[in-house]
Amino acid sequence: MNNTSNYGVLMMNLGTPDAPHAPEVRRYLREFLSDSRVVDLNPLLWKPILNLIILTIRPPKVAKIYQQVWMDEGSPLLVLSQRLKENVKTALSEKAGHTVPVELAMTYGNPSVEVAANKLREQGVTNILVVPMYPQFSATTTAAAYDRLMKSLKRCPHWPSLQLLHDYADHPLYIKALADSVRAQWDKQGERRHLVFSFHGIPKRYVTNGDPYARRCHLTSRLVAEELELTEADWTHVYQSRFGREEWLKPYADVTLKAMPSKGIKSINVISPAFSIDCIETLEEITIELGDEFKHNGGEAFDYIPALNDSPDQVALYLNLIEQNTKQWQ
Ligand SMILES: C=CC1=C(C)c2cc3[nH]c(cc4nc(cc5[nH]c(cc1n2)c(C)c5CCC(=O)O)C(CCC(=O)O)=C4C)c(C)c3C=C
Ligand SMILES: [Fe+2]
Ligand SMILES: [Fe+2]
Repeated sequence: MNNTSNYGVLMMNLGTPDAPHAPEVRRYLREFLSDSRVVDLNPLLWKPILNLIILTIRPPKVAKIYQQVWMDEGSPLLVLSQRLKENVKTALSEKAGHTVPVELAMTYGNPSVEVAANKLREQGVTNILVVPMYPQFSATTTAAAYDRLMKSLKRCPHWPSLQLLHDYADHPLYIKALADSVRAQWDKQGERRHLVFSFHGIPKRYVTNGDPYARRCHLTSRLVAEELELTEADWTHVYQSRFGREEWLKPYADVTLKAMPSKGIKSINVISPAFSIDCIETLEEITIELGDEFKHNGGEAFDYIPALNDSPDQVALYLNLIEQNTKQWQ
């Protein structure tokens, strides 16, 4: 790497409310759920449902959930994404021998793509690698991040050169990092347990229409299971976070976990590889909701294995992804 390289990195994650209160949650959900990549229903049908029902009922309920997991510095998704971004920037700059600009942007809410892209430009960046923080590509997340970036450049006269990272569902460092996090949990517990891979779901119809997400999720589960030398009986692949009435990807996490104790599986670990960063979905929906449901149905031991977050393994993975995808600029 030389000192004249003028590339920078834009890490993108989903976004989260600015505060754990109903007005901020409503603002966030309005922006998120108005994106046709996320909910593709006819706007004439969807807008009244969204405005009159969902944005009335959901924000106060969801705000209470955010309050349960909120950190001193803010929403876990934002705080932990920022920590990862800082660690990646430090590691990348140390290796390069000069500062490599790295910024974080959210598809919905703050920090906005405009603010992050301006910061990169102010640091002299003309070539940007965009790193969506989603290990498995989905049009609902990765493509939505790209859409948001393109929208921010709509009136920009001085376009940067762009490289868009697709996903890293089968990257060897990602698979090894996940497997090592399972091994660390087993060492801590003093026992190996049945391993549940729980992924954020999407409507089944999106996959039928060509979204590669389910295929990419299955690949991740299979490779981690292989790395851990698990037999078919040792692990289960499920989808959580169902929203709305239509069919989502199956098997559903809640249905599957409730039935496990009666089939003799009473001790489990849950890992959620679609989340690079812990958030409301892992810290509350999995750890609290699913954990309680499992135990109320005869489960005895339930422990969630944290996301890779800002761990050294995740930093090494992102460093490798960045180095592999910026070779043309060095
Ligand atoms: C309504 C449809 C939704 C689709 C499709 C969807 C896909 C999807 N989402 C993530 C990652 C995250 N989702 C998060 C929260 C969240 N997701 C939805 C809905 C859909 N997601 C809602 C309504 C919410 C908000 C919470 C709620 O009201 O229940 C989060 C956490 C955000 C946080 O602040 O902590 C993440 C991360 C993926 C990876 C994905 C498809 C691949
Ligand atoms: Fe989601
Ligand atoms: Fe959820």
